[in-house]
Amino acid sequence: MLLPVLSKDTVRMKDPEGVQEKIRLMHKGGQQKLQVISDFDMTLSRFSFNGERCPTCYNIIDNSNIISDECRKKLKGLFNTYYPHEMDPKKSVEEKYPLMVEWWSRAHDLLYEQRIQKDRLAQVVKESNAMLRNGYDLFFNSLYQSEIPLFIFSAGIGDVLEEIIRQKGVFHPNTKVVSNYMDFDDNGIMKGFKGELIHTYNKNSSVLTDTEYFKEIGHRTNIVLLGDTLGDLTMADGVTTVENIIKIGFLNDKVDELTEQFLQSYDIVLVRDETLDVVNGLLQYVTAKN
Ligand SMILES: Nc1ccn([C@@H]2O[C@H](COP(=O)(O)O)[C@@H](O)[C@H]2O)c(=O)n1
Repeated sequence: MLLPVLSKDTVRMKDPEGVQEKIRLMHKGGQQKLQVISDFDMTLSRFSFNGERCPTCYNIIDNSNIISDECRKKLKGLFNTYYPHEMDPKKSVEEKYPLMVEWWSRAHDLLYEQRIQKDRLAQVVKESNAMLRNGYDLFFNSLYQSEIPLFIFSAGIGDVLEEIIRQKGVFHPNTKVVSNYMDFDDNGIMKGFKGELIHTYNKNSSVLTDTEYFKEIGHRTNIVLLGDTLGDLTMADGVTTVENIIKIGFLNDKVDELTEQFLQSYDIVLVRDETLDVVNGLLQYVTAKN
């Protein structure tokens, strides 16, 4: 085994030899050819801690005092209605897609009515239970030190996720985020969301407006992709040339029902693993000098 960390009991692979070969080729390419593309909620952030679910970017706002109790109740109602559809192993992406548009649009309309103040977001994040996966500091810091670009493609809220990463002291210049960003008026009051809505199942080139980014790093043809849903599998669509791609999927919820689909789609599946150990082990091996 090239990577001892792949023996961890949370690791599942459909084709371990194929994965070893991809790792070998990526190691050969080294850090110059590598880029990382990652989802945020429940991938870089934790799914649970001490048996309790950790919040998504949206939940951080839902749980905060910058929205009214009535709005909170409605947003939680939306979560309870639509999250089971998002994760439903029996529904196709085509069936889920319109439901996700409905969920995000209804949540955005509710948030818009709350006249959220930009300058209160930092405090909301500070008071939240947001947690990054164990090993996040090594992940962000070593990518930065090795000058490897990190592209975070999130259907969460960009302002919130940036604030989480910033407050942890690991938001470095090698990180580019594409997400739903709040739009504020001249008085710092939220007046909607910018650009095209990003939800779980349209994380592909259809919502990537800044195509320059992938052109500029076009020589980085080896990709490590990190996700937690089947919707995250298309996040590398914008990459011009792909030589090798290793897809790592965090399987947090509905483990029994989703294991087979995850194994068919992700090279490495991490079952209820709240750490970035495997990702860090892989990155360290790939970037180690030949
Ligand atoms: N109103 C909403 C809408 C979505 N969510 C969850 O946020 C996750 C955001 O997506 P990532 O791309 O960062 O994984 C998504 O999976 C939804 O479950 C929410 O909590 N509230």
